[in-house]
Amino acid sequence: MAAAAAGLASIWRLSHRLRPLQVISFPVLQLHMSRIAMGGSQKDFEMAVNQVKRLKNEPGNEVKLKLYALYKQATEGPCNMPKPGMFDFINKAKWDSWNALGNLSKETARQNYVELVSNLSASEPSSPGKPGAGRKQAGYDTLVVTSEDGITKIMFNRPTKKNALNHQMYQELMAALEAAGKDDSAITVITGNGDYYSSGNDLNNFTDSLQDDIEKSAQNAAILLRNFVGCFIDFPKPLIAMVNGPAVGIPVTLLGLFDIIYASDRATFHTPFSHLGQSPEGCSSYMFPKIMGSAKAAEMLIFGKKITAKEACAQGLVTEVFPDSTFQKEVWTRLKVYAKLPPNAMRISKQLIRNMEKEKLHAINSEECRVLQSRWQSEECANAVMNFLSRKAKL
Ligand SMILES: CCCC/C=C\CC(=O)SCCNC(=O)CCNC(=O)[C@H](O)C(C)(C)COP(=O)(O)OP(=O)(O)OC[C@H]1O[C@@H](n2cnc3c(N)ncnc32)[C@H](O)[C@@H]1OP(=O)(O)O
Repeated sequence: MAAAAAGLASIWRLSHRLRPLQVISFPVLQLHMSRIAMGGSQKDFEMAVNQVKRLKNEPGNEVKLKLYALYKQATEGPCNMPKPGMFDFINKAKWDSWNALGNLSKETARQNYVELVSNLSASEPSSPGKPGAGRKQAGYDTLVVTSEDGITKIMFNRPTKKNALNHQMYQELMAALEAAGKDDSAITVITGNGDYYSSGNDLNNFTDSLQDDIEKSAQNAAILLRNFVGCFIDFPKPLIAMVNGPAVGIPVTLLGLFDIIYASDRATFHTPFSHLGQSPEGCSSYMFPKIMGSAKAAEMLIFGKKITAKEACAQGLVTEVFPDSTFQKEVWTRLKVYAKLPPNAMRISKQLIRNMEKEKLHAINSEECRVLQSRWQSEECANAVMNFLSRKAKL
């Protein structure tokens, strides 16, 4: 697993083992990018190679493989590596991608590389100054955090990745919760941007964070997860989830630690831990049976049954379901009314409900992380992750 996963992580690095970054001022860069769109000189190519390193949006494995292939074709010509064995699927994916370019000339490969980078740059988020950016709190790349009408809203903001939680998003969520717990808002709302609420842990975390020692990587991930879930256990104010679309994995399990969950009728709830060779987290091994009874919880947590918003509501996981067409309007109208209630009374009531069990929840969280730490080192987990990353499996 370590070798295979490290191989995946290295696609990106291997294909861009290049000269140090050139410093380009913004106007020069703009001028350059418009030239890039037109041609593919060696200079444009070198600048595109540098530009790739500055992309803010992670382009995804398919695009990375394409960039890798075009880079190799542009610098070395047609694929000259021996075909890797069928189980060496990382190198095989790279080989396939490069080999697929056949006899494409170096010049055309350079030009295609430059064009691809130009397109990727064009879809990058624009800088401050965008309409509405004034209300946005600074310091978050993977979230949009806003505060108004007594409500702090934390929105997952990686819509092209179905709001999968990468390491940066875990860190930013912890920071946003810490700040929201202390700000002057009365309630905090978490929701997702785009068609998904969130597709859960970003499976690239398994390769991106790999160090030489897989045991150490699993240990670090367990510490991160324990701290992350701990922020939800300790959150001092009413915490509301607005589940705007499908939710997979950790964003589902965490719902047991929220106070209210409103869902669009498009939302689904899926915890496919066995499929992924993993086990429950977010205190769901305790909260789900408590909320929905052990039989329904087992169907979700052991057998990975995906349930609809309506089913989740019938089982007590969701507070109320709204038609997708009126979801935003109806929920925000209601939340604005709630946010006007006396904030201290709400905070104290929440704490009365939660404090009885806080210690127990922290113990459950620790135990779930301990078990997961070992699951992440299992062959079952490695196979599931590699199957997703090599495009062989989706949930
Ligand atoms: C600190 C560690 C904590 C660990 C705890 C948590 C456990 C979990 O959360 S388990 C759940 C993990 N999630 C998954 O396994 C979901 C995997 N994703 C999918 O199966 C599908 O993407 C999904 C069914 C969600 C959506 O399918 P589609 O509608 O067909 O969309 P795409 O697959 O094309 O997705 C678009 C784009 O997003 C990337 N993506 C989506 N989800 C993830 C993810 N979880 N991790 C990484 N990347 C994800 C997907 O690869 C596509 O990317 P590009 O190909 O680059 O466009």
